[in-house]
Amino acid sequence: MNINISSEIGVLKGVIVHSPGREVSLVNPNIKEDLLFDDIIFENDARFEHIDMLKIFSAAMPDDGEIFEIMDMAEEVFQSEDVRAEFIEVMIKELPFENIHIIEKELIRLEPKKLVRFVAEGTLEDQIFNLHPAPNLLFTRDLAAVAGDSVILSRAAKEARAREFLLMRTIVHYHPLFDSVKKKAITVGGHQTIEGGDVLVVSDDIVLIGMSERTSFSGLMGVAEQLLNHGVEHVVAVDIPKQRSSMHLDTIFTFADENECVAFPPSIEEKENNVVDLFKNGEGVQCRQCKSLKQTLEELTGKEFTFIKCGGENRIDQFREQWTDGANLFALAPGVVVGYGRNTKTFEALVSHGYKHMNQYEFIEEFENKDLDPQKDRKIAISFEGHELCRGRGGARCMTMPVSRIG
Ligand SMILES: NC(=O)NCCC[C@H](N)C(=O)O
Repeated sequence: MNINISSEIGVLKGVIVHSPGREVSLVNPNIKEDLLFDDIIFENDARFEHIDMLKIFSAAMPDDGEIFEIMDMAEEVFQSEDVRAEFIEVMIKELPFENIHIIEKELIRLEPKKLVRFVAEGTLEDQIFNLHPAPNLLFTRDLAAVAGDSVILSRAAKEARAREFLLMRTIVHYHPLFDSVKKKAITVGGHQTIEGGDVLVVSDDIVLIGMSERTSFSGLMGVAEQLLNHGVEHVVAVDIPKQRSSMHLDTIFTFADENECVAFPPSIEEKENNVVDLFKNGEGVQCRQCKSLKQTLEELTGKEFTFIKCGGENRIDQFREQWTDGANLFALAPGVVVGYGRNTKTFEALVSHGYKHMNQYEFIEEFENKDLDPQKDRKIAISFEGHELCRGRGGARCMTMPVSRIG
């Protein structure tokens, strides 16, 4: 598969996901906040909801499209004893507060599948030694981001997610899927952080990066410089509130079509001077202060943009639906988006902008045995049920890490 993402909305061809497993059942209510969950979630229903979401993807994706499960990819790379040993060494070194060295010998002896389960669940059979589970593995989006034919390796801002990020790093380094891009992977170091939910690819030339609770200023600048050296012309830095409810740019802003986005008004349209355009000037990087995200996108692309309101016109609905990931839509093709059905006002807003609302069953029935035609089948907003998933504080975009899109 050709690793390439040239837009947020091109026809989806390859995507990495993780259907929630036992790790979510290991979240103890006393530490749920530390694990970045707002509630405990019921594993069985969460898994069914996730699998239902994947059925929508399969119906929409071309015949040669592929959905990759991150646990399977990890198991594949862990077939190599050297890779397993390196991963264990990296965990010990990079997560000193976890004291993993105590069980180094046991970890080395684990077969690949069990090592993957250790990463997700944090426990070893017959051992008292316990790490916290990694329930956020579900949100594969944040672990890395493909922009053009570059892959950005995230660096977690929160300890609770550090193990997942190391797993993705190993997958990118050793899984054949990433063979063409691994050598020029973009990384950050030291105390810099960047998470994939803050990276939105507008085109081959333009990438948006949120400066958020999770992506630091220096992480953003470090990645921007490398992207600009890899052929991107503009990195647009978007300063967003540093808070739990909108921890990444994609919790308040996503693309539905080439020039149509869903935005949470209080943090996007109603903000001014929160955007900086970064571009190359000779060997250095120059920056230009911009008035708003809409104006910047219009200037850089030469197209007019429509921002559809997450939650519609009513203030309370805007806040409620942003909290339940109304703005976190995931595009399967230009103008074909998927999101949680509970965000009814956001779906109404999409309908008022010409989208046809289909629920998951209607969409699957129509497209299961028929190819989605990106020229004809446009402006479809698909809803699915995600009442359990939503408690993890992420939506459809957060649960997907696309690696290949057509266009
Ligand atoms: N891109 C995203 O916004 N991802 C959602 C991450 C939710 C997860 N519970 C976290 O706080 O990291």
